[in-house]
Amino acid sequence: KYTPDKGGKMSIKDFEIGRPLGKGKFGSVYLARTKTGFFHCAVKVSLPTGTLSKCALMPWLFWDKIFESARQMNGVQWSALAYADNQLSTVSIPIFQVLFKSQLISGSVEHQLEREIEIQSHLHHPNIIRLYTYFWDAKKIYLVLEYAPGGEMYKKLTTERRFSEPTAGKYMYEIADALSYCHRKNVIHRDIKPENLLIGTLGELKIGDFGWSVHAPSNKRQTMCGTMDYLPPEMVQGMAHSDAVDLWAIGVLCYEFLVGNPPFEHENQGDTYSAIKEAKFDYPDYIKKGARDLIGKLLVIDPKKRISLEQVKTHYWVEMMVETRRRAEQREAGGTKT
Ligand SMILES: CC(=O)NC[C@@H]1CCN(c2c(Cl)cnc3[nH]c(-c4cn(C)nc4C)nc23)C1
Repeated sequence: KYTPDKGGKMSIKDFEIGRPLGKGKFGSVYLARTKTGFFHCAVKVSLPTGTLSKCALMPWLFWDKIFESARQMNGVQWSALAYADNQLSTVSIPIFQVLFKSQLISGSVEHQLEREIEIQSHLHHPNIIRLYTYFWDAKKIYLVLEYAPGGEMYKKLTTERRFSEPTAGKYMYEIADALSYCHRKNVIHRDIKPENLLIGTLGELKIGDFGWSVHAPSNKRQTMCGTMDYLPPEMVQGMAHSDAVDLWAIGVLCYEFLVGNPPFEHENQGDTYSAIKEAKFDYPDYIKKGARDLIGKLLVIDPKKRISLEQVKTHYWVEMMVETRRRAEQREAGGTKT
């Protein structure tokens, strides 16, 4: 827990609330910025390629420490912004998820929130949105989260209809890396879908919402709200499930990234249900061999027969697409970046 030098508890009064960014699992999410010097979060990194990088929320660090760590990062120019309010606004900084305690009184949501805070606050990975801290007042609970300037993945997918193979392949590498980090900490996410993913400063995927994660193994029957599309056979049949549910989900995610809609989507839930149970789906003609091979090894009914996250990261199609993306980004950076 964080105690500012004035010895009080951090509170909403330490922040200025900016525009609403959307709805989180339990409440609304706002862009925010600190009012005073408590949070040294106004460090803007302008990388040689001129891309803005995210601002890290560094609680009560002193400027020289920030500069010191900056200087150690070779090849990166750091332009630390002074604290004058007028400058803070140019820096993307932490945001909140505001929760009303009244909404939490019903036990289950409260436990879910406690679990989310407990889990997400201990996960430190570049493809997972950081939960920096939280505090509460008489009526509300506030989560201070990392801000992802790239916005929400489902909006990008809706706008672009579907992603290119290099984009989808790179996202698959990133989410497999993030989930293998979670699984090593015995956390299964259980709700991987575009709506729960965000995009960081450098276009990287970030898992945004741990409202449904649990410590494995779990046979908690959760009242499902929202789409069934991402649920694996073992969950739709209410069986005990393991971290392999996240493997199935990234198979569905890869398909949706490349096609624009999930593989088991049907008019009525009954058809979706049986298609999932039988892992019955087909590919549009334009989906190539490499992608079919990866998806086919994840959308497997028997959870034990799905390939592992490490095998996803080293899959020949993923490796090929990550390399293609890297070369394209290098060409872009090399040329005159507009
Ligand atoms: C994945 C998830 O939890 N989504 C629901 C919440 C809505 C905004 N949330 C954000 C969270 Cl939790 C973190 N960073 C964000 N950045 C944005 C955003 C940026 N632009 C340009 N547009 C938006 C929107 N939103 C967030 C999370």
